[in-house]
Order: sequence, then C-alpha cells, then structure tokens
Amino acid sequence: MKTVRVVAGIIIEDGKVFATQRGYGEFKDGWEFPGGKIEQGETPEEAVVREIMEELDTEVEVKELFDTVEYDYPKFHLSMDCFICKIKKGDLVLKEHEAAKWLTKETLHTVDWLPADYGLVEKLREMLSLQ
Ligand SMILES: Nc1nc2c([nH]c(=O)n2[C@H]2C[C@H](O)[C@@H](COP(=O)(O)OP(=O)(O)OP(=O)(O)O)O2)c(=O)[nH]1
Repeated sequence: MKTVRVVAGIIIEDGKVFATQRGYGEFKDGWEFPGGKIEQGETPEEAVVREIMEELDTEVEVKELFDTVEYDYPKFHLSMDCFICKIKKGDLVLKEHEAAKWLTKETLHTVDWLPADYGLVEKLREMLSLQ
C-alpha cells in the first residue's frame, strides 16, 4: 500500500487546542489538526510551518514532536508527524477550513475527528490533564 507522509500542527494556547474542520474532499466535515502532505525536499518541521501559513495565514514556531500516527486507510497508509506549535504571528484566518474550535481537555472528544486521529486525541487529553 502507498504511504502518504503528512504533518500536523497541534497549536496549544492557555491549555486549549486548535482544531479545524475540513471544508472539501474525501474527508469533508471531519475535524483535524491543520497540516498536509510533506513536499519533496522539505523537512517535516518546514512542512508544518508552510501548511499552517497556507491554511491559516499564521506563522508558528515548532516546539516538539508529540507523536507519529501510523494508520491504514482503505486506500493508503498514513504516516503523520504531529508537532506541538506556538503562534508567533497571525490570527488563524480560515482560508481552507469551514470551521475551527479551541478545545479543552473536557471538550476534545466532542468533535468528529478523522479516523486516524482518535489515538492521538486521547494521548493529548492525557497530556493536558497532567499540566
Ligand atoms: N492535516 C491533517 N491531515 C490528516 C489528519 N488526520 C488524517 O487522517 N489526515 C489525513 C487526511 C489526508 O488524507 C491527509 C492530509 O492531506 P491533505 O490532502 O490535507 O494534504 P495537502 O494539504 O497537502 O492537500 P493537497 O494539496 O493534496 O490537496 O492526511 C490531521 O489531523 N491533519
């Protein structure tokens, strides 16, 4: 099966996590962390900074790799590096997504995450509970 390499940015501010809802495509209406496919010649960190600038008009600083999700979708294998990010500059303008929410550890599970994200979201909830 083909492997698709993706990066996602987990933007955390004041204990809240920024989630976005996909506005188009196969996974339309699913909730995710902003990001996308790594392009040739890019590091994962560069890809996450580029994707968040493209999607949200916001510059982020990559803090640390939180987790790498490995998940089999019916048509491809997803390998997704998920980085904790902080906002450096910008107002998180929704250029591609249809909605966004700041979620707390209590509300993290109230949106319909993309199938690959459930384990990651649970790990994030545990991390926020320890803070
Ligand atoms: N950004 C993101 N993608 C995710 C998450 N969970 C998950 O399964 N995915 C999947 C959905 C897509 O198959 C893939 C991301 O690819 P994409 O289509 O958004 O990539 P892209 O922005 O480069 O878009 P494109 O140019 O190919 O249209 O990863 C997530 O939390 N964030």
